[in-house]
Amino acid sequence: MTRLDTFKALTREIGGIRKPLLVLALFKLWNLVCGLIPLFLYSLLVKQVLVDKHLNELWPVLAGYLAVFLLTTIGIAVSQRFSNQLILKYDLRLKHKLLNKLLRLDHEVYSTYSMGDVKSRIEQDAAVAGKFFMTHILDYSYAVVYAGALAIILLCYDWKIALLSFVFVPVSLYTVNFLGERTRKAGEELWKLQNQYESFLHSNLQNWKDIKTNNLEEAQLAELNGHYKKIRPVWFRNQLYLHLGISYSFFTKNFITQLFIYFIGGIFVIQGYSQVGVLLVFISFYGQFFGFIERISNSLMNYKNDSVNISKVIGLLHAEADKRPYKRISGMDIDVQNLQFRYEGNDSFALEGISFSVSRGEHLAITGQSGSGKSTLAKLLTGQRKPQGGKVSIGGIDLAEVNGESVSGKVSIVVQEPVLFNMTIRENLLLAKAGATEAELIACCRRASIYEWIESLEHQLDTRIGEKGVKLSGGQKQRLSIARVLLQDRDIIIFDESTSALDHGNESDIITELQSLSSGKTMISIAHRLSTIQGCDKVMVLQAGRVVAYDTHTNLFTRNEAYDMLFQSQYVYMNQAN
Ligand SMILES: Nc1ncnc2c1ncn2[C@@H]1O[C@H](COP(=O)(O)OP(=O)(O)OP(=O)(O)O)[C@@H](O)[C@H]1O
Repeated sequence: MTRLDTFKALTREIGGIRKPLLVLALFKLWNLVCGLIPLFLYSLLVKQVLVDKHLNELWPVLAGYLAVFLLTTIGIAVSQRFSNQLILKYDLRLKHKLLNKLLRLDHEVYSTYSMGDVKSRIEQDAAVAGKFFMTHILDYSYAVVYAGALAIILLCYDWKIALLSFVFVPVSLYTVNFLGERTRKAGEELWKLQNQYESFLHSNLQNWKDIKTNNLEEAQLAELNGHYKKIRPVWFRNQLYLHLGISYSFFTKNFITQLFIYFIGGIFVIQGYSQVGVLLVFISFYGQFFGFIERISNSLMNYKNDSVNISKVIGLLHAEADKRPYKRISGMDIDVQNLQFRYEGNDSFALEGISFSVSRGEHLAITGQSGSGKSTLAKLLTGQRKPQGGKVSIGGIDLAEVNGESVSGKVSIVVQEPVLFNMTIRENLLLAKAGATEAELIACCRRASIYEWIESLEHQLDTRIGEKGVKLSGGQKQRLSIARVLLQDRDIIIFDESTSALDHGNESDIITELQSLSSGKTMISIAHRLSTIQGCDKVMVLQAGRVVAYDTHTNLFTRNEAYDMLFQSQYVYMNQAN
């Protein structure tokens, strides 16, 4: 992507940057003018004072230097403050935009990203893209304009030496561009490897406890070494090309061009085509000129390297959003017709020919052996996945035709391992309903059989629960997430193994509470436990992605052999317990 394309893409996505950039460009122009004046003062100093010995011109020259110094300092200080403010504002805006985009992505698009990929785009890549406007637009343009102004001055001073010395400019830029392309290619490879490493690190930190309990420390360290072994040579290659390019432009500036000027300039002076004073001033101007050519070269190198990260940010900003319309779903009946679903890359269907319906006030239980497709069905019912065949409708609206927010506004799901945040119990609950009153919070906690425990805590609802609710037991997490869903009060609630970690007593309290709810709602419980299922209106049994039984619990229990087998051991246990 060229600089201009990148500029257009970033400004299109994050507005309001063009005007402040223009102000900063004016400051740069100020600095440019302040930077050119000393060159004329220097030329006066050499020609008038040193060569022609007009000592009385020394004082105006010194006063001029002082004034330029003051003006430059003011210009730099003000523009620095302004640019720092702008960088911070832009950086935050970019991150906000990226996170907003990520959170609103379609489930299926999001599942194509790895954790390391997503993390890099929001952190490292966004930081690189954040400095794009300052370094790759303003600083670069400043160097180009300054170098152009100096080239004109050099031509005016001595066009013969100037034209000869300009030969080095395209040679230098071509070589740097060549090395820059190699830096970019190595950078692309490095980015992929670093993301794999980031994903590894993320899952390592997330599963810290399991790694220790299962004595996997050595295996994890070996994997870390594996990542380093892959990253190291690519990183060296990337840095080698980058620094080769930077060193090359430094070498060209400081040795080849200067020696050339001394050599050619010396010959010109000896032959009488030029004078010593003119040559001295020319060399000083030329030093500055090639200093800016060096800055342009370095910028070319760095842009090639940074373009890897910037393109990833732009890629995410342009990622396909869920373009389906938002529709308010008013009905509460679920209707599933001949559903077919296969995960990408899998040969067999996870769900095949599934048809059923659940009306308002009904509570359907879905059961079946592990891997039979229960959670996959829950994903389709909540619009997280789209079927390859058939359809899921709620209130007569096909979920494939509306966006994710239409469905999440209608359906809540409680999962086996709920997502809780490192905040207080109250704050976790308020995520479901921002303005909920104290009485509402307490009522929902009571219905989820967790209020008694909350009351026993020193800070009660204001107790912090640790990262991912680490200070809670599995059952407490499940009850808290049920309380949150009850507070959210959606019309349709799906419980996916959401009471699996509870003891019999707590589970039956919650189930009684849920049964009392079901008259005004549509509910689906996915469960292995007979105790969860037997109070539901109907039970659907899945086997290898197909419905093998669909009836009331009593009918199935007396007439269906497969169903009987599935629960025989639990039934014996429950009878004993009773
Ligand atoms: N993200 C995925 N990618 C590919 N295959 C998947 C994915 N998730 C599940 N599957 C496969 O789909 C099938 C159904 O899985 P699903 O999680 O729906 O089963 P389940 O009945 O909920 O199992 P369990 O009771 O163990 O939770 C399984 O064969 C599983 O391997």
